[in-house]
Amino acid sequence: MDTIIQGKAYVLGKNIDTDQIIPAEHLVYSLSDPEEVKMYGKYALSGVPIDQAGLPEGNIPFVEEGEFTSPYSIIIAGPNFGCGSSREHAPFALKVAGAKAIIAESYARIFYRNCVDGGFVIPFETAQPLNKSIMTGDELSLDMENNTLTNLTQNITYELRPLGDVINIVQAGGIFEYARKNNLMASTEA
Ligand SMILES: CC(C)[C@@](O)(CC(=O)O)C(=O)O
Repeated sequence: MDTIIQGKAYVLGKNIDTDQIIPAEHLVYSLSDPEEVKMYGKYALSGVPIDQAGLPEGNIPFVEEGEFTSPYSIIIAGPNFGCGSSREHAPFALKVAGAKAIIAESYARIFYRNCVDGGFVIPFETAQPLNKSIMTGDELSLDMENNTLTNLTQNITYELRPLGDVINIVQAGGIFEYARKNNLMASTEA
């Protein structure tokens, strides 16, 4: 697995709940039909009030009207990201839209585990309120090996909290892949 994640920042505030990430009205699409799966990307973060979508300016949708994927691959947020419900559709929608990682001050526990176990997006933690200094559209480089985030646009580097034990699951691509790789469950291969 590549240990460097590079891409544009998409900045959000605090308490981003699962209904802002993927509104309940969009939980109707199949999770396996490729044509319907695309709709999760189209509506990812569509529940964020537009004036808080893409800080500091706001009014920057994560996915443009008519598009199915986002130009932003690293989400920067305040505390309590993913609060509200246990829907796995939330981290799944972010993955389908093209997000690779989230860097938040803290997470709702179920959302955090859904990110890791599903192999959807990698949830990093930061002790600093990065959403007060990083701007939507800044070019970022996240180094998983050294737990650093470099804002290439502003030429600043930040320390991130190490992923800890979950890094093995993340690097395996999710809990089932991890279990298979470690002979913890019967492989589906014949
Ligand atoms: C069942 C689902 C729609 C759920 O009610 C589940 C939950 O609340 O965790 C949700 O809002 O994600």
